[in-house]
Amino acid sequence: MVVAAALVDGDGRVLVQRRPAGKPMAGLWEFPGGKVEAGELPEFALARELEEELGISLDPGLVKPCAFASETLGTKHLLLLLYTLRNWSGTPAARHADALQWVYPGELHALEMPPADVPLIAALEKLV
Ligand SMILES: Nc1nc2c([nH]c(=O)n2[C@@H]2O[C@H](COP(=O)(O)OP(=O)(O)OP(=O)(O)O)[C@@H](O)[C@H]2O)c(=O)[nH]1
Repeated sequence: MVVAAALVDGDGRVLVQRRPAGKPMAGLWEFPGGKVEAGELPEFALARELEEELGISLDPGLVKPCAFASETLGTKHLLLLLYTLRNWSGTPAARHADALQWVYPGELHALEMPPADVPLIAALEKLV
């Protein structure tokens, strides 16, 4: 199970990051996040991942469920839970990704993203 967040800024743009060389799906744009560890609540896993990947802090109670994807990837099955987040502390910085960008949800269609993310774009367009 993977949790990810669309950080939403005051203009209604969302943050995406580019997976670095050496990782599976390198070069694709994704929402910051990562795997939920055993015994961890999803919202707390998301707060941990966003601190590690972007250097921001957040209240896990303030993330809002947005959409999910369920997708088989080779021998594994991915359950991807996407949340939105509008309040956090700190300025996001790319600590794991090789680039960050803020885009309007409609602009996500033009980016190369992992297959599980593509159906989530429409949900974001409605919510943001
Ligand atoms: N964070 C994130 N992962 C995604 C997205 N879409 C998607 O298919 N994934 C997949 O979900 C998995 C997340 O793994 P990850 O490698 O980013 O997570 P992690 O930081 O916990 O892993 P690691 O410590 O093993 O490197 C990968 O297989 C990744 O390709 C997305 O939008 N955001």
